[in-house]
Amino acid sequence: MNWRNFVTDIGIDLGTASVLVYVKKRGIVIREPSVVALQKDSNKILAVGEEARQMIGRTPGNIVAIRPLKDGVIADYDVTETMLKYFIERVSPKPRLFRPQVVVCVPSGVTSVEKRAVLEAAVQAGAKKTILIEEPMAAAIGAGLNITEASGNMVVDIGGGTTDIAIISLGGIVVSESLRIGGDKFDEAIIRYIKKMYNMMIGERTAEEIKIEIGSAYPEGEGKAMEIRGRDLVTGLPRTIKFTSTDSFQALSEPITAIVDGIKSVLERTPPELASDIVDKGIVMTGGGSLLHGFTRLLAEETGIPIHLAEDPLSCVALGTGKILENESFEAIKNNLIVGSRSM
Ligand SMILES: Nc1ncnc2c1ncn2[C@@H]1O[C@H](COP(=O)(O)OP(=O)(O)OP(=O)(O)O)[C@@H](O)[C@H]1O
Repeated sequence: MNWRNFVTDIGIDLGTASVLVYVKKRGIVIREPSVVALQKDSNKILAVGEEARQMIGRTPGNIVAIRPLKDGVIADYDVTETMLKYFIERVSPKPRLFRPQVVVCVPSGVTSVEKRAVLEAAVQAGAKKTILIEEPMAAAIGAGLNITEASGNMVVDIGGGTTDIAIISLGGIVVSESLRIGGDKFDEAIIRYIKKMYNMMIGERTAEEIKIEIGSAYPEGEGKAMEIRGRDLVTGLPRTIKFTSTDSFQALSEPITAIVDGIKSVLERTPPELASDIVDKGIVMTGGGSLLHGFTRLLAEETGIPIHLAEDPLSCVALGTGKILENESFEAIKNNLIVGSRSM
């Protein structure tokens, strides 16, 4: 058998909330939460991905469930490396022997130190050559935008940790902004609101469930409601309350307003010719946060520009890395990529 059959080129959306792995010629093969569960004293890995996520907030004293990325960047380098290694090994069983080429995404605002940390983690995890691509560029490619033409495209990628906003033309980012606000901040805002208004403490996972089930970025006429359970801060006992989408709209208003302001600020800095293209073509939204109910409607009203939700917002970044691996978009954007290899 040809040894080349063992070499697997991989695209990774190394997200704050989830990791998606794209394998050349096979498509997206892994979609798991970015969580690692470790034994505290020995640092032994107990679980990665969904199994580890189930443990968040439920671990006994000697086990910790860690989300190694925060606000879109590496917060715990060693755990990120371990997680990358785990995912690379799952799709490329012998990465140290048949070193894969890996394309990884980073938010557009990350510093060179943060970029180096991602490059180094991928190399340590077994990659032969690592290519970094900025997240909004990958999201735009994955959403099917023709970024190579001399015309403005605007993409807003709302992930778990960051919101990346970019105007792209001729294969390059013309104006961009990366806000450290995303789905995680929405969850935190819900936790804070319930604490303040209901004197009740809820966990991260409950907050995320509320956001997905009844969260709203737009004031609702007839709201949805759900029963939620938490711990009463006065009595210390478990308690159930009814929470409505109107509550959630109020809870979420601060992070949502910050994202809307970020989008307006990018539009204000956009050269007029490109701005006119965007008025015609609209803004494309990607990332899990863009699925928040009412977000596209709110943005359309606030900006006066048509808003299009990508076909599969949660997969766009990974699909973009895939298109680069398949060489479809590589030539057009190669000057915007950062390449690292084992010799660095
Ligand atoms: N239907 C939904 N409504 C609202 N939010 C959602 C929905 N589905 C997923 N999310 C949120 O989307 C976020 C994850 O999105 P995504 O997977 O695009 O982020 P990521 O790539 O992991 O993060 P980042 O790009 O910031 O590193 C989470 O906060 C999740 O709660």
